[in-house]
Amino acid sequence: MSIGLNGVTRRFAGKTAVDRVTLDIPAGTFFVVVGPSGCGKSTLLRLIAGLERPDEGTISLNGARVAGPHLHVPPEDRSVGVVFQSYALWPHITVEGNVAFPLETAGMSGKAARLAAARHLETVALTALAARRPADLSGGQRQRVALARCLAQGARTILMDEPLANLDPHLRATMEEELAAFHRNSAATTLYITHDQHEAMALAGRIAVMWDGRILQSGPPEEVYARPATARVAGFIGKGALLPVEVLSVVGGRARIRLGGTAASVACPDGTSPGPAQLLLRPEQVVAGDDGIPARIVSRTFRGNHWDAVALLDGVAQPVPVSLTDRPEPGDTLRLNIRDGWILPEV
Ligand SMILES: Nc1ncnc2c1ncn2[C@@H]1O[C@H](COP(=O)(O)OP(=O)(O)OP(=O)(O)O)[C@@H](O)[C@H]1O
Repeated sequence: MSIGLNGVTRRFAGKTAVDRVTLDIPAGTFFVVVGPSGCGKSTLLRLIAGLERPDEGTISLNGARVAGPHLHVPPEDRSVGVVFQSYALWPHITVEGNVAFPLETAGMSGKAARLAAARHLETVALTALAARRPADLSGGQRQRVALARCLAQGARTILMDEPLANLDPHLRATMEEELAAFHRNSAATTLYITHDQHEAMALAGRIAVMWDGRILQSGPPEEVYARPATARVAGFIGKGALLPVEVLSVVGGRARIRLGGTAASVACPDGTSPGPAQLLLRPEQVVAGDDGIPARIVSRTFRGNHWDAVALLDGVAQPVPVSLTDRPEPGDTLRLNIRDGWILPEV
């Protein structure tokens, strides 16, 4: 089921929580909205679920309008399932009962509801635990029961509000894989909100960066990472340094730039012209070599298969993050080459 938002705004007592948001989420997409605490993510989700009404704008599900001026389709008529941080399971009935119960209350016979519940529990790989009670499950398993219940309720769209926030880091990584597999199996359109950029990149088919009620940029995660539209997006997604540079010339989507005492070739958006600009350098775009810009290591952290280091390049005031394979020591000098980079569209 596709989700369409057009100019959606929601205000609370003078605070604009969601500010003219327009989004087009095709059916079957795993769409992640990422942004800092308080930027309006939960409100956006609640608007789509029907738990809030927009002050302005319209919301459509599968092309049919569900919210707009003088229109509010109630949550239970939207075929939208919501998975919150807290799982909202019934503690006194079994896993199977939790999934079957909504079907029975919707009029299905007990036997048919149990059969359907078994099918959905298989989708989330919980068949073996069907007879347990929620209290005897891990956080991740409870999360999966909540997902199975969404499926049982016929949700073709699933909204998830920071569902992994309460889990320990190891379980989070496992759950990320499971959520991806679940999405492949169910093909339900999924809107997932998180403040965690790593989680967002790991899960998203498409990603939207939200800030202060607005969507700053949306697109495939690779694109948002490699070609951020603004300094704010560049700073929120991934690591990197933003450096003032001089664009010397532009040919075929590449800019020749001067940084410190050397020149380099980097990617740039259409419309880039010679003059002052801002360069985004990701750690993997700066590599150690026999030649290149003289640099000095300021600090480093071991990451298992590489070192995250911070280096000062000759003639460049700002420190630059670098990814190194050999152990660097603070104070070491080396030479660094700029392999690539991205000129920001705005100055
Ligand atoms: N019912 C409400 N009444 C008043 N203000 C609200 C209400 N709901 C949200 N807000 C405000 O709207 C803004 C956005 O809140 P929202 O919960 O959507 O953000 P969020 O990005 O989901 O944050 P978090 O990640 O911390 O949950 C915040 O400033 C919040 O205080």
